[in-house]
Amino acid sequence: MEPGKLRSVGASVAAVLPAGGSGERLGSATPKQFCALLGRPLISYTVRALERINWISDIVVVVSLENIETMKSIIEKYGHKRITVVEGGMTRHRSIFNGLKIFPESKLSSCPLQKPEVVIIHDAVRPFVEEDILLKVVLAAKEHGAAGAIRPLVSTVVASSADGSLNHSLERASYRASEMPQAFVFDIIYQAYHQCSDYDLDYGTECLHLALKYCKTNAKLIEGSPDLWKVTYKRDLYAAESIIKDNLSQQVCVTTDMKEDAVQLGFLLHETLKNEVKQAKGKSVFLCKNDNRLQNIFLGQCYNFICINAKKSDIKETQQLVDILENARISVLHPVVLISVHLNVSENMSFSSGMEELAGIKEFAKEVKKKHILVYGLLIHYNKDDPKLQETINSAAAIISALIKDRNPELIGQLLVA
Ligand SMILES: Nc1ccn([C@@H]2O[C@H](COP(=O)(O)OP(=O)(O)OP(=O)(O)O)[C@@H](O)[C@H]2O)c(=O)n1
Ligand SMILES: O=P(O)(O)OC[C@@H](O)[C@@H](O)[C@@H](O)CO
Repeated sequence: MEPGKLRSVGASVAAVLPAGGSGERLGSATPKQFCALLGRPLISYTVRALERINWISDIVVVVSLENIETMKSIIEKYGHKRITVVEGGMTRHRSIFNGLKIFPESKLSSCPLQKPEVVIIHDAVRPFVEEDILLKVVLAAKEHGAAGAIRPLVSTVVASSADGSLNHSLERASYRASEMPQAFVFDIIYQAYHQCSDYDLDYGTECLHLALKYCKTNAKLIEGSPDLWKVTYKRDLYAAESIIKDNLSQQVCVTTDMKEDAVQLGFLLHETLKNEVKQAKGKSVFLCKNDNRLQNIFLGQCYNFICINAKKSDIKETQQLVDILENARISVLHPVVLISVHLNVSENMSFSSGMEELAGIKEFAKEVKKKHILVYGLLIHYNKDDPKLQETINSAAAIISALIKDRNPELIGQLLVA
């Protein structure tokens, strides 16, 4: 948090996340906000996106009565903070109104929540929301009374006649899609909902419209990023999971003990992976010794570790790294990929020798998966004088990149060979 940002908001801010829908268009028995992405409910990603912003004082999640306990267990399991759960209504507007009602009108109320000056309203099924757009809509709402994110239309809007034929089409460039987040001076949106007709409560889809219709407030429209889209159909879940996997694969840490072969291989892998990730913007690769200093160097951002074990049949280094990762608790929110690299350094050592110990990686991986750490094995024939060594390193880097990108729990404990 840049020091100036907290001051620059200059108002108390809370958020209401409508999450009381049934997700009919997605076609799943589970409401889409509770569908899992990499094993974690979609709504947890959205809550996390807001709770990590420290100038948002309270987050009200509005869910249907039958999902209140589910929501409370998600809050507990993922350690979400500053969350209040409220029962939703039959429509999105009714759910949002219920969320706003939890804030007391009087400062003297015994309710632990304080009425905010500005309230953010953000669909719980829009997980990719960044601090900059939230700050923009909040500051704009402070100035104009209301503000909302918009995006260019992808398709042209047309109106049909009663017989289903085209009546007219709109000039696409003159219109925008209304997205989320939106923000309002609390009293404006609260009054709008109080004055709202039942028809608007039951059939309306636009909060900005309520502020205009009932409080004569013209919301400021703020261009948002492409990632603000709402998960509506099944394809949106696949897209969301793919974006999360891509975000998680941005940093890679190569760890090694200080034995010569391991250090040499670690360096070659590090250089090759760095070259490979140059095409994928923003990725970075680190090389470091596998020890307790790791906790301070990388954890909290890095979810991919390559642990080089100097001995072919020894997973001691990998076990030490698992302990470090477990103590740092970084796999609570996202699965961590840990690739246990083993060197087959001597040509005269038969391939099978030491394999029985390596077979233990399967059981080890099964145990460690319970801690949300996905362990894969990679055997590398390593001879520093081999003229084809770089080819082997390239093959190893390609396998590593594929494992990191896919994060497939079905492949844990498998031993791949570069
Ligand atoms: N009675 C409702 C209906 C919707 N929502 C929430 O409003 C957001 C956006 O609505 P939408 O995408 O329409 O969700 P659903 O109504 O669940 O989807 P569908 O229309 O496909 O059933 C979602 O987070 C949804 O959970 C809500 O809080 N209360
Ligand atoms: O209409 P739905 O319930 O699918 O989703 C609500 C959306 O309309 C809404 O989030 C944006 O258009 C901004 O108001």
